[in-house]
Amino acid sequence: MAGLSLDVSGLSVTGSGGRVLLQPASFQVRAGEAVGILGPSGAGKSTLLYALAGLQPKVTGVINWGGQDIACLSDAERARFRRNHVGMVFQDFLLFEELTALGNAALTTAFSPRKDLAPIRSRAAALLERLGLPHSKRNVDSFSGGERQRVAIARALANDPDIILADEPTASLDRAAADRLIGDLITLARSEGKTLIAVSHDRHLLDRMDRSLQVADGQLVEPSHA
Ligand SMILES: Nc1ncnc2c1ncn2[C@@H]1O[C@H](COP(=O)(O)OP(=O)(O)OP(=O)(O)O)[C@@H](O)[C@H]1O
Repeated sequence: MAGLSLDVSGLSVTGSGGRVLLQPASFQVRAGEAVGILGPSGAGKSTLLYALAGLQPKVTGVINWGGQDIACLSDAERARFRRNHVGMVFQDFLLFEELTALGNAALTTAFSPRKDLAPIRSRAAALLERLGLPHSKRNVDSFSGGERQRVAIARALANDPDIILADEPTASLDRAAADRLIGDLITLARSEGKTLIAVSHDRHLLDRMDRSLQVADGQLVEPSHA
């Protein structure tokens, strides 16, 4: 699947106790564009990313992905949207330790209502191979940080999503592993025309994106062009 465009208008997010986590923000992302989100710690970057995934409970405004405003969907409809269109790469991987790389990368098959799950499994296996992870019966609990992160990327892409949302994908990696990961992620996203939005502090990653959005103190500030 190719990427989806994004049109965000007046998006704000409230947290527990009514605290405003994100002031009304408006911006657009073209289908297939690679956009970074940067800003100081605690600024609201992950809050924004999770809102774009439909994972923030208290949002107002419009989050229009390819013509569909997910902010006004029910929880079940949003979950279906995510299943069909979004691949998430979480900061702390969220892998299942007792599963192999393939078990994790093809995890979506465990939740998919689709009857024909073989294509997802074979795409997951092909992605792992492309990402240089040897076919292994080892569980991921013995994998290095870089290997775990590559499994997380294969999992995010296994269902052939239109959109990849990544939260600090290089945070726990050393420079060499981070650079390899950045290359893998961006090459995969670009070669398949997917829309990629990644929160990061990593200048090397942000420099490879088409442009970046900056968040400061719960506000989207003037976008900076990379
Ligand atoms: N549900 C919530 N209720 C109240 N406050 C929250 C909630 N979720 C996050 N916060 C607070 O909102 C602020 C922004 O959090 P967020 O995780 O978006 O920051 P960030 O820019 O991604 O930071 P970092 O770079 O450190 O990961 C933080 O002060 C955080 O503690």
